[in-house]
Amino acid sequence: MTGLHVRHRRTVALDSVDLDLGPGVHGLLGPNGAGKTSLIRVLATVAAPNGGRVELLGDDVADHRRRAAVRRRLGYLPQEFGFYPGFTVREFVAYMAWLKEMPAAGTPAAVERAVARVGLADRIDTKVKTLSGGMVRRVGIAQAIVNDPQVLLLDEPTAGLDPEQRMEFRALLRELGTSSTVVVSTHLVEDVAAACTEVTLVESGRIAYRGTPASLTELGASADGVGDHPIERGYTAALRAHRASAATPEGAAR
Ligand SMILES: Nc1ncnc2c1ncn2[C@@H]1O[C@H](COP(=O)(O)OP(=O)(O)OP(=O)(O)O)[C@@H](O)[C@H]1O
Repeated sequence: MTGLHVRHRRTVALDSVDLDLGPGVHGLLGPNGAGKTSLIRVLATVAAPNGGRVELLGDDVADHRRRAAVRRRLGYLPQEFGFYPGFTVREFVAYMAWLKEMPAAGTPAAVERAVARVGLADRIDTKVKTLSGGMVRRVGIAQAIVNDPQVLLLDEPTAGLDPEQRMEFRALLRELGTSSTVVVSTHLVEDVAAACTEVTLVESGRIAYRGTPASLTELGASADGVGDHPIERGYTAALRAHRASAATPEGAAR
């Protein structure tokens, strides 16, 4: 994406963002209100930017025919998602597969595979409304991966997952990142250290830092960040450096 600009009424959520994301697992970090959800929603083609250009899988998503083709190859887990209360896990994931225009013949097997990958095979015929919050989140991940997407966008996927599930989910992310471009927004810096190949830190609608989890950890060791873990210290150090540079006249003009 180039020159991406997103506004919500008078609030600037993203300000001239340029970002190029290739295969791998990209962790999107940043404080509350930084612009992470706004960025993911534009990438998921559920929100149109106010300015700039977004190309996904080689297609400009401003063109509605291209957008429809791209959507079949996308997986998206929104921060909050709705479901019909009477649906079982199988029915819900199959319904999402149908919305993504997956070939009907392959859908039942794809649904079972996606549900198994999130560890819910034994709950596949349970009604979604009777599941715990963490399990509903896993159903959300299952619907996002049911079409084996080439671009997978996950907005806070680990919120509500128990520690064991989070570890299993990290393994799933690493596996998915070998063949797809995965973008994960999270507040859990440890998830980024464990599962991501790259980190993008967003602050006040701008990119504050890009690098690998290892480079962010190194920054934490050499700079004056606060935090219990080296990567958390890197996160706070990168944020502070960005805020200090934005406070200079040259930084404010960028
Ligand atoms: N629908 C909306 N109407 C008005 N302002 C909005 C709306 N959605 C987002 N914003 C504002 O846009 C900015 C970016 O919000 P966004 O949700 O993208 O941040 P975020 O990084 O995902 O935050 P969080 O970590 O809290 O989920 C914030 O200032 C937010 O208040």
